[in-house]
Amino acid sequence: MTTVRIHPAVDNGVKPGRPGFAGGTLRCSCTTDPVEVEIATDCLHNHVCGCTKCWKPEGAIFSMVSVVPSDKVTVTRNGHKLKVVDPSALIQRHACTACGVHMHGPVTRENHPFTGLSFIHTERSDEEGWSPPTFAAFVSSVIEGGTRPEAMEGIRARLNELGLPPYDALSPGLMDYIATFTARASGVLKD
Ligand SMILES: N[C@@H](CCC(=O)N[C@@H](CS)C(=O)NCC(=O)O)C(=O)O
Ligand SMILES: [Zn+2]
Ligand SMILES: [Zn+2]
Repeated sequence: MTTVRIHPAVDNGVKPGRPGFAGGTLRCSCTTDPVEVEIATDCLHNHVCGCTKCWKPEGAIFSMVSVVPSDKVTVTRNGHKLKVVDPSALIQRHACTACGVHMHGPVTRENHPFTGLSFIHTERSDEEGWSPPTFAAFVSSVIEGGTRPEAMEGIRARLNELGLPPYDALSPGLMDYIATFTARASGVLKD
């Protein structure tokens, strides 16, 4: 049986991060005038995502996507090539109009638990030491991207084997964080 391929960054095992890692430069895949984005910090949490909206390298079923505070993100080269994929989406995914790679995705919506955070793909950087993915989000969504439903059992088994517990939304910790924000906003939770 062939091994299920998830994403090139994890298919040979999830590499540990480097303590004290302080960020790096993301580069799109254009051979001329690549877009560059400097990230002045390690990512806060990294995961693989099966949704249809997150950018994936050729052949990958999952995206690898992480978040950083937006004030640590600076577009340093060829920012004129960037365009927001879907201005109505929560994550304002800025993609290179020439090669399609998503370079950064800030959340700017008012009163949202993720406001002030930006989604990035650390694999676009040559630096090693980024915090590794720790779970798999929106796993069932890979079916919407064209994966056969019969493949799901094998995909979930492989994710568990890699130490990336599969969830069909975000991880329980992040879902609790979002619900806590919502409960405070509505006044149900008072502290
Ligand atoms: N089943 C949908 C799920 C899309 C979705 O909700 N994606 C999550 C994970 S990235 C999200 O937070 N999306 C917000 C956005 O796309 O702005 C799909 O695959 O398109
Ligand atoms: Zn490009
Ligand atoms: Zn996603």
